Parts: sequence; structure tokens; C-alpha cells
Amino acid sequence: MELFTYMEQYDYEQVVICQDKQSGLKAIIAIHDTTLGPALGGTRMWTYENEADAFEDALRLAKGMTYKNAAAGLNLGGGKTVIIGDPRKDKNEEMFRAFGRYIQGLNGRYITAEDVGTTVQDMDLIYEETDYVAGISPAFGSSGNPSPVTAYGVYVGMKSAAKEAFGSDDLSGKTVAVQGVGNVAYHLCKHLSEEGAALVVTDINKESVERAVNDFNAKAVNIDEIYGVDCDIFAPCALGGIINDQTIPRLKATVIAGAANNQLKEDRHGHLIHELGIVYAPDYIINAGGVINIADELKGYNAERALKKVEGIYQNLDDVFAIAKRDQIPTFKAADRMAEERIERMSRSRRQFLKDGHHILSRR
Ligand SMILES: NC(=O)C1=CN([C@@H]2O[C@H](COP(=O)(O)OP(=O)(O)OC[C@H]3O[C@@H](n4cnc5c(N)ncnc54)[C@H](O)[C@@H]3O)[C@@H](O)[C@H]2O)C=CC1
Ligand SMILES: CC(C)CC(=O)C(=O)O
Repeated sequence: MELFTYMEQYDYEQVVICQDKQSGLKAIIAIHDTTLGPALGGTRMWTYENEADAFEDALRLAKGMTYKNAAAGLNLGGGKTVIIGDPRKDKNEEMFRAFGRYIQGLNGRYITAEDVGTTVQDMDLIYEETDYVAGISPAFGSSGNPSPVTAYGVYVGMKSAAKEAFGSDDLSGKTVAVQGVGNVAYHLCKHLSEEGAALVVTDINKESVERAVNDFNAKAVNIDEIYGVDCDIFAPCALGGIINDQTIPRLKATVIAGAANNQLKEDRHGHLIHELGIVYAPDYIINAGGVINIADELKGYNAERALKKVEGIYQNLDDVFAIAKRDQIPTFKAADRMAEERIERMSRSRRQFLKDGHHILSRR
């Protein structure tokens, strides 16, 4: 990847490369766009095949956060961090403290939180060094782990997508194939099971599968079988790029609605599933619950208020489906349109009225 070419193509503001030999920290902080406010997005810790993959992931995820935050009505820009390493083996206190100091050095341009491979405990270590971290322990007045709230948002969003596809948002009797039953999907499965949906699950982690089988009577399938499951709804809840040339021909689902970021490998895959008549709930609209919850900390966290806002994901998806129909475009394009229009509108109003609209985390 030619970094500057890529940054210019999608108009990224900044990429910060952090290296700390003592702790083994190798992190990439990507800030895509801060038109609406400071960039907020989680920190992912993952073992990448090579550095180029890590850069690409950080950059794509950061851009996704710009769109997610804009479409969710938040006054926040988009950013994301990738830490290269195995979250089961390579973490240590110094690493997250060092990372916290890098974030502090950005002076509020970027606020971090959890993503795949990081936990509330990791955020607490970052908090030792900087205020610009959310999703820390509730004992600090924070919102804690965002995953259950993300799951609730995906659940209400799935109901909106079901209404679009089947004419009713009732999920009882529907079969949902869930790829990856980690932090978010476990809670999603709970909501679905309580409503009477049948679950088919897979995960590379055997214990996670067993937990879903035991707790929700889910049927387990092998990793690769999940795409071909005879189901109503496919819920990608692991990593990105899973809607691609290899998987699309195998899908039997009428709806795709899940938590994973960057589900479409490329834009053309969004067009392909649209042509096949699959109702796609755009990833960054349906999985915005976590960031909506975390963003509430900027006002002094109130769980009830945050949850109410998360329920707005249902209406937001209704709006996306309506724009898609009105403009005869796939839903992922309709979501982009919604986000871009808000950024454009707000940037004009910002120039006129707002000198410094940034929030202060220390209010929490
Ligand atoms: N945690 C949150 O609040 C939010 C998470 N997301 C996205 O949702 C997705 C899931 O996030 P979490 O549940 O927090 O992560 P997690 O790491 O707890 O769960 C992901 C699960 O997917 C499994 N997995 C990985 N590769 C797989 C594969 N090829 N096939 C099957 N399973 C596989 C993992 O073993 C793990 O159990 C990620 O894409 C994340 O970026 C998006 C918004 C907020
Ligand atoms: C705070 C996180 C839940 C935000 C994020 O990184 C995401 O929504 O992917």
C-alpha cells in the first residue's frame, strides 16, 4: 500500500505510528476526519500477517468510524487504533500505559475505547495516562464494556431489517446464523433466544461455541459452513471482509445484519447482494450502539439516556431503507449518503457558529 496515496484517496487527516521497545507496543492510530468533533473509535489488538494488513485495517476502521459517528448523530469524528500483537500473550501494563501517553500527546484529537482484543482493564491502564479514553470501569463513572449495548443495538436494528424483508419485525421462529460468538454476539444471541429465534453459531474459539450451545440451545456448525446455513438472517459478528466473491454465492439468508465492522470486502459486493435482493443492514449503522453508549460519557454518563438513543438505530435503519428505495441505490450507499450529508451540513454550520465544540471527558 502506498500510504500517502491511500490517505489522499479517502482524505485521511493523520496517521500516528507508535513504537515502544520496552513494552513491545506497535500501534497505528488512524484519524480519518474530525469535522464533527474529536475522533472516537476503539483500539483493536490482533495478530496481522504483515504490517500492510495492519495499516489497512486501521485506516478502513477509522473511516468507518467517521461514517458511524456521523450517521448516529454524534458530534464526533472517526478514528481507530490497531495494536499489532496477540491479545492472549503480548499484553502488559507498560504497553497500555505507553499507548496512553501517545494518546495524551494528541491532546484530545483522538479518544479511544475497546474493540476486538482489548478490555475494560486495558482501558483502565490507558486512563492512568490520559483522560481521552472511554469505556473504562464504571467505578470511575464510565459506561464500562460497550459490547452488551452494541448487541442491543444490533438486535433492534435486526428487527428493522426483518420488517423490511419479511413485513414484520417479529424475530420469533426466524433462524439466525451467527458468525463469531464473542463479546457482542453472546449478548445478541441472548436477545434473539429470548424472542424465540433459532440460532446457528460458529467461532474459531471452541469455548465460545460451547457457551452459546449450552446457554441458548444454539446449533453449532464448522467455521466455513456458516455461510451456507439455511437461515433467514446471517449475522456476521467476527471480523470484516466476509461478504465477498467466495461467500456471496453460498448465502441463503434474506437478511444480513450483524455487528462486525467492514463486512463488505469491496463496495462492489454491496452492489452484488443488492442485486440478489438481500436486505443488508449497513454495518456501521446497525453496530453503532457501543459508540453511542460511550459517547454519552462526554455529557456525564446516563445509562437510560444512552439506551434510548441506541434504540434510535431502528429508525435510522428504516431511514436508510427508505433512502435506498427512493434513490434506487443499495443500502450501503444510502448509509454513506446519510453520513456524508450530515458531515456536510454540520461543517457549514460549524464554520458559522462553533468555535470549539470539543467535549471534556473530565465532566464524567
Ligand atoms: N465490542 C463492541 O462494542 C463493538 C464491536 N464491533 C465489531 O463487532 C465485531 C465483534 O466484536 P467483539 O464481539 O467485541 O469481539 P470479540 O473478539 O469478543 O468477538 C469476535 C469473535 O469472533 C471470533 N472469530 C474471529 N475470527 C473468526 C472466524 N473467521 N470465524 C468465526 N469466528 C471468528 C473470535 O474467536 C471471537 O469469539 C468486530 O468486528 C468489532 O469490530 C463493532 C462495534 C462495537
Ligand atoms: C467504542 C467502540 C464501541 C467504538 C468502535 O470502535 C466501534 O464502534 O467499532
